[in-house]
Amino acid sequence: MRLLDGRAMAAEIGRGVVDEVERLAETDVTPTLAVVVPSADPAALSYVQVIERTAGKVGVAVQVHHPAGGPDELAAVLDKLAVDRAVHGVLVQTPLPAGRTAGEVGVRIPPVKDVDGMNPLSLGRLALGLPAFPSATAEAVVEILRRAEVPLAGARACVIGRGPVVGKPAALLLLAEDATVTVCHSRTKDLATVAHEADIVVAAVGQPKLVGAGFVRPGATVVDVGTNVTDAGLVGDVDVDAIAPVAGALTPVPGGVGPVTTMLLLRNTVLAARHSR
Ligand SMILES: Nc1nc(=O)c2c([nH]1)NC[C@@H]1CN(c3ccc(C(=O)N[C@@H](CCC(=O)O)C(=O)O)cc3)C=[N+]21
Repeated sequence: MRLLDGRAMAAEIGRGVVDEVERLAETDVTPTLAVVVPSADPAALSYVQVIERTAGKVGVAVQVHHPAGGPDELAAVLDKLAVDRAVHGVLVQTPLPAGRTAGEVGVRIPPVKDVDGMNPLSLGRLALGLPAFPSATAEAVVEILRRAEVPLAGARACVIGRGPVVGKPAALLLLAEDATVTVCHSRTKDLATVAHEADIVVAAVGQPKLVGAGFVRPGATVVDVGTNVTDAGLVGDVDVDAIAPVAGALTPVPGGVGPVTTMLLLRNTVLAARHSR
């Protein structure tokens, strides 16, 4: 089984990001990302640290906002960021406060600053093949497959998970690459059988070891998007020992989708900064 090295891919993407940041510096613009964290979720807090560390390396400025308490505070923070000319990109991390949907929150992020694709307009444009920022995670899934030269046109792709940040946009991006896409979720019958049909399995559920040997057709590529914080550290949704003898390739956790996601988020922020001029 081939391990797809997300850290190496992120480093390569990062070189292009640094070049762009230097070009913007000549016009006195520092690309700036606002990260809004409306929860104390461990995966969200770990992402904040990863973003700050990586942004520091490529020269993107980061502000972190922890809106207190209720949904009104979240809305107030977002409405300020929407009109703040010093802020080029806005990311609202899931999980959202109870009762809030990604759509309701996303409408408060202007599409030009929507570097993680949460505005319904961004997702709709993606569905129609119009230019828009996709979620960085969904973009990372396809970017990794492209860089690993996994054929996409005509390939059968099974996306497990239908959330607004990963499953849905990843399915749209794979469809745009002419894959035959099946989207599975908690109500899917015979999940393992459906996944076993696929050439590419994308796991975005949040359940350690969900994807076992029965899910993987021999030689298939498995993209593990899970970021589960456990006593054993960060683990994905894939039972690596079980699928290792069967799969053709796997993105490991850590070191797979995560680093590419972070770098694409920063690349989107730099693009947003460039377009703001
Ligand atoms: N709107 C939204 N978009 C997100 O993309 C989003 C979110 N909400 N909510 C929280 C989760 C979590 N998440 C991670 C991304 C990268 C790493 C990452 O790069 N992890 C490193 C390891 C870091 C370490 O070891 O501490 C790796 O996988 O190699 C982790 C977690 C994005 N999320």
